[in-house]
Amino acid sequence: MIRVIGLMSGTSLDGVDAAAIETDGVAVGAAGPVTTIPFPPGLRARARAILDRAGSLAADDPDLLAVERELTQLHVAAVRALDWPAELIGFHGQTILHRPDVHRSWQIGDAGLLAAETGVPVVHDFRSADLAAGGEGAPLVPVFHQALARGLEQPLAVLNIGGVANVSLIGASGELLACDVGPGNALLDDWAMRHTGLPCDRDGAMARAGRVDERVLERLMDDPFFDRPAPKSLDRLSFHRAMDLLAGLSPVDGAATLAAFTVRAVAGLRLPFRPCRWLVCGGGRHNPVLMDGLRDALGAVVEPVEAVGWQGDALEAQCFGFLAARTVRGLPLSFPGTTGVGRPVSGGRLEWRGLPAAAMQGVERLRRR
Ligand SMILES: Nc1ncnc2c1ncn2[C@@H]1O[C@H](COP(=O)(O)OP(=O)(O)OP(=O)(O)O)[C@@H](O)[C@H]1O
Ligand SMILES: CC(=O)N[C@H]1[C@@H]2OC[C@@H](O2)[C@@H](O)[C@@H]1O[C@H](C)C(=O)O
Repeated sequence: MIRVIGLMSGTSLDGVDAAAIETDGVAVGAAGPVTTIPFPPGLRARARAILDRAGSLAADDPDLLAVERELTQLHVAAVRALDWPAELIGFHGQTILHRPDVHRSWQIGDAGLLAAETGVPVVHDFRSADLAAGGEGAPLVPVFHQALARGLEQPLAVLNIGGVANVSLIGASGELLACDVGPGNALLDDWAMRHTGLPCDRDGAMARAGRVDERVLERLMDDPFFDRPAPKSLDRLSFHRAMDLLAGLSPVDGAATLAAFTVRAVAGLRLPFRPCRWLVCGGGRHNPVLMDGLRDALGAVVEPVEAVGWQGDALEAQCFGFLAARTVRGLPLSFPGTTGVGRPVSGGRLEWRGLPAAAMQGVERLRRR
């Protein structure tokens, strides 16, 4: 095993998560420290503006390059804050565009700068190889969920409720199926920001005070994404136009309806087998309206991943540490059942230009395995 730091800044644009783990890309060893460096409000707004116009942005757009540099420095700060002797870094970057229909997924972040500033080799660009091979480019986390779930009773579902929600289904005979599910917290966050100026509906307070508008909910669910078979993936802005359907609802009823939308998208999944339990990670597990709604709608055991000793806020960051180790070993990151790619494919690129040979010792050890 080697010591890897994983870095993830998700679609919620709330901060950079950093997590240390020991792994060889197959087994998951001891977890090290974790931290989150919140986006300064100015950066969050500028990153959001970039995301909103990513479809028409040139790669050398000055605003884009400035945001990319600032974001990378935030990742450097996150690595330094862990104060942990990493031998490898897995750097997801910030997704600003995800268009699998045109084989494109764009993560910004300067891996060369991160490697130079930290003195540690960096794996980045995790999604391109899958997209080039015909996959959705997401989700990539299922193989990590499966590695973590070794020894737990299966079949099992691991549901991530981040900005976007995604699920991994781990079968009792080693099957691994996955897809993006629906809106997660992103729409709720936008609604809360619009009506309260706060970044989220903390603890579901608004949603709990409101009533679900069934008519609007039905129209929200009337999106072709839900009829598509898995594997499939989403962009943060995928359901953005759906927000128009909420015009006329009070702030609390809108929040209740959006929370119900997230739940209904999960409950509407057509699953090939019934999981014995649902383990939930991502920020949405802190929202009791979502968790209670899932329990009611699924009629199943729904628990935060802490129930089995996992760290729900660090899981995606740990995942990109794990995937970085797989990249070094040339092991697959994605599979036909997870991204729809035709065959298992590896991915990620290693950046270590300018680093001394000694910095590559951990990577070389892993390669020899
Ligand atoms: N106490 C809470 N009450 C309600 N919502 C919460 C709470 N804590 C976190 N959240 C929600 O979780 C979100 C952050 O989740 P998370 O960090 O998993 O997202 P992400 O990693 O950016 O997303 P993704 O997995 O899509 O990349 C916040 O934007 C907020 O909506
Ligand atoms: C393109 C992109 O960044 N997608 C994210 C996003 O956030 C959740 C969901 O949408 C998932 O598809 C993915 O992240 C996780 C880590 C994944 O690839 O598994």
